[in-house]
Amino acid sequence: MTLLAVENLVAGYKDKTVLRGVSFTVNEKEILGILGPNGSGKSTLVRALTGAIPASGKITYKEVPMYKFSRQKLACFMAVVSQSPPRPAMTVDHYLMLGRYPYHGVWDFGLTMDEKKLMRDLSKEFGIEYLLERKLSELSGGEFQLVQIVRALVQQPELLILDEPTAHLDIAHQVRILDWLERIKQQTTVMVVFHDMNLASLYCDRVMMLHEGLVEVIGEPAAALTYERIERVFGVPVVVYPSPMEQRPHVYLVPKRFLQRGEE
Ligand SMILES: Nc1ncnc2c1ncn2[C@@H]1O[C@H](COP(=O)(O)OP(=O)(O)OP(=O)(O)O)[C@@H](O)[C@H]1O
Repeated sequence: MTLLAVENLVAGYKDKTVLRGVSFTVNEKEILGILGPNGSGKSTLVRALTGAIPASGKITYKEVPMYKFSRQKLACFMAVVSQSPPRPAMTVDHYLMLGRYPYHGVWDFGLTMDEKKLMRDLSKEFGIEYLLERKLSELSGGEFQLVQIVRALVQQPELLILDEPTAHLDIAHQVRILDWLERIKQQTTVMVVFHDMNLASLYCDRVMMLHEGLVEVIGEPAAALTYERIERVFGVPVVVYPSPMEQRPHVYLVPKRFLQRGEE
């Protein structure tokens, strides 16, 4: 079933249109990877979907136009981990508590026992318990990234949108996060921006590649991640082989020294 449907989305900034008519759907219980070169519009898409920048076109959630949801209602079903968000002057545990804010009124912000347990369990699962009393300003890039992901999961959204969630993480944390996303996708549909096509290939049910503000392709990794398409969109030579893991495509870069004269 379609959870989110986007039709002819046009969005950008004051004097620059970035997304030039983007249409796609996100299906329930899938991990949809968003790929594309620098500047192709991936973060702009995340911003447009969350209402952070104005956009034209049609976005519906379970067939209801997005504009009909208040920000608080929206936050009950959608959580976002954006790239380099501000770090408010607060401790990690208070920041995590904000994840429950949409479920409480401004005047009622005591967490229930279940909510406290959820926070504790997720902090333990992602190995950030030792950070709970630290200030956000004192965390490393990777630690802050983990904290943001845990805060989004504390929100218990139906749709989780992550903009390069693994960018600052070592491989152990990358795998831990992505395995977790795979585990929760029955309850939480995931849309995630990747730079690493191989991670996207390994973990995504479908990938969507953006190119110059348009959808180049959307489909299963094996169909979407062909060497011809990657070479055309990214402008670099690559070799794509099925990996031993479920034959998913694995993209190898080809350093210049391997190219024959005339192929450069
Ligand atoms: N706040 C802004 N004001 C003006 N232009 C912007 C702003 N943010 C991004 N852009 C421009 O919009 C275009 C798309 O940027 P966007 O951040 O969406 O790309 P991206 O695909 O996420 O890139 P990257 O892979 O580098 O993160 C770029 O040309 C960028 O310079």
